[in-house]
Amino acid sequence: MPLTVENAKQLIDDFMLRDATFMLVNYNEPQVDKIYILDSSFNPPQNAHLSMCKLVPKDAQLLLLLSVKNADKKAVPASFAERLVMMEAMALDLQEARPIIGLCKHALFADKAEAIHNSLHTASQSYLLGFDTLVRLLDPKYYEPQGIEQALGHFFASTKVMCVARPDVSSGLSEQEEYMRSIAKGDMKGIPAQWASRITFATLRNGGEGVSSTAVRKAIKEKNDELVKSLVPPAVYQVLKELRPY
Ligand SMILES: Nc1ncnc2c1ncn2[C@@H]1O[C@H](COP(=O)(O)OP(=O)(O)OP(=O)(O)O)[C@@H](O)[C@H]1O
Ligand SMILES: NC(=O)c1ccc[n+]([C@@H]2O[C@H](COP(=O)(O)O)[C@@H](O)[C@H]2O)c1
Repeated sequence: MPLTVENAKQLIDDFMLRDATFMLVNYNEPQVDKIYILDSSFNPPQNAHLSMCKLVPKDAQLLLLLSVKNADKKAVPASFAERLVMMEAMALDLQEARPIIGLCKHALFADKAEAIHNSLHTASQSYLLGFDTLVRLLDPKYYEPQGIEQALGHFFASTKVMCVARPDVSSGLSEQEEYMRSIAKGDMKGIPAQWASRITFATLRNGGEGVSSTAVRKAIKEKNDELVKSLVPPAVYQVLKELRPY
């Protein structure tokens, strides 16, 4: 049965009261021990998120992870309950990847990976990250005073990253490819070159390039309905029409 905003809110309220930092919210058990995780604020889910999920290999299961605590951003509309309903709508287009949906209270990927491992005991986790987020994963500022090598050593020993190009005004595709090469050459201070073997670099093949949730929120604010429709999966568009969360 699809989630309603009311039961999604109940699930989130229960999760917030619990000590657990990760929880699955839907009824499917994880079916395979290889999961690909798209962690996001889903504010709202948009076409690049959908395309990233379509990169998940056939033998893996997809976990859509709603981050209720962000490393950089404050919570702004929509409510987490509305976002869960929109995530479930996006998952309708991803049935091949047998999607499961979860909530996480950790802001940093290393902590998310540990909490998921402790809960699901999956043998292999891979994170789908846009290029901007890979840069932030590897930004030493998040790991003071411990230092990045120590803070992410276990993460890169046990977890993989599929990085998706996200060319923008400040960095084009060739610069992003160069960044990947510089990790492999050991040219990035504090980043062990062997971490490169845990990171693959991909481009979006199913549309969504250049789309952001910010652009969707802006189009909604400007009442540019045709633009909104072109930026989000059809089932998410329906939920946006029904719930009007922005
Ligand atoms: N157009 C895109 N190309 C590649 N990666 C993307 C794209 N949009 C989002 N991502 C990646 O998806 C993940 C979740 O993204 P996030 O929820 O921050 O979306 P966003 O569109 O950047 O959100 P917002 O605009 O609200 O900041 C991040 O790893 C982000 O880098
Ligand atoms: N160093 C890190 O692990 C790190 C840095 C920045 C963002 N994040 C996480 O990445 C996810 C996506 O972040 P944004 O919504 O800010 O793009 C969030 O869960 C956020 O907390 C992790």
